[in-house]
Amino acid sequence: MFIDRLVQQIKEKKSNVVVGLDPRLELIPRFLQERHFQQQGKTLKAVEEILWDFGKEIIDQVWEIVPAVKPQIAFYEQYGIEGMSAYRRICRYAEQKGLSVIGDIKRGDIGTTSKAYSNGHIGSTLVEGERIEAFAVDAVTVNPYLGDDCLKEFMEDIQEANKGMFVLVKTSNPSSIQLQDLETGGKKIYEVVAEMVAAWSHQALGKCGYSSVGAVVGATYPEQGERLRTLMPKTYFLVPGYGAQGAKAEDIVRCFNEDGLGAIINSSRDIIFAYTKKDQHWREDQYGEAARTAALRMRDDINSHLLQLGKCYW
Ligand SMILES: O=C(O)c1cc(=O)[nH]c(=O)n1[C@@H]1O[C@H](COP(=O)(O)O)[C@@H](O)[C@H]1O
Repeated sequence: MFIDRLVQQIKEKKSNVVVGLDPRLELIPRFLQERHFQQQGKTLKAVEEILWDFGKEIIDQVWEIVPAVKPQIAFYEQYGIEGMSAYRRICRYAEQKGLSVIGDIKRGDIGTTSKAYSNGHIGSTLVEGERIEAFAVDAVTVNPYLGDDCLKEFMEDIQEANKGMFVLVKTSNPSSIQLQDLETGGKKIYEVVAEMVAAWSHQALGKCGYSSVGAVVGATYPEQGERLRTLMPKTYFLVPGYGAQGAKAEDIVRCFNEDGLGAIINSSRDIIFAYTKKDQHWREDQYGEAARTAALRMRDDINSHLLQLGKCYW
């Protein structure tokens, strides 16, 4: 199952870090941009090659030290078909390197439409009697706002194709309180969603004891993270917000269980664009090395905080 593969990678690499692949053209080293713009003009095809070169180098630098990557589809989709082609190439390359690939697509719709999302992103699509994989990453992020029938459509591919999903429960952004923290029947909305996710989680339990149905829990709300940990004990958390959004290791350790497992922590900008940090004096052509160093620092930071709490798995 997806979750067993992920937990095995976490244990082997002794790392709970997910590298978020969120490329921003303006932050990609100039020499790399110029190489492709000179060859192919100011075209989306040139952008595809820039996104590919950049992402491949990041993956080459981090695949041995992290269990997973999380490409955020919007950063590719904004460049149209060529951007989506770069997304697919990056996802496939990461998979070849043995990484778990979490497609951050944040989809969710009425049942039939959700099924199409699931087919395209974690399952396969029927073409003239044959099933063809379009993106087929290991797991995706799902928006639960439309309710149970939306999640149900992803379950088939989770159970039959051994894939996974992370359902948005409490997001890291400042406005997440606006709707997610509203009270209904004595509970916050995010608690209601957590109960729904916990129920689905029980239908996709792996040998490791955790489920291939996970939850997105923002690192920027540590108290809520702790509460959610108790509401969804078997659910793996995907925790964004460390680094650029201000959350620290002491915040995210609350999302882990006593066994030292239960959460993977994402950082995007702070890792892939670490070379731009003024105090670190990297050259532009060292952007990959800078990303590796940042991912190692993050791994060690999290592990030492877990160790202090006696929560470190290894
Ligand atoms: O689903 C997500 O990954 C996600 C959920 C959430 O609540 N907050 C959040 O920041 N994210 C994503 O996590 C990444 C965070 O990026 P950085 O802030 O650069 O580390 C982005 O790709 C966001 O889209």
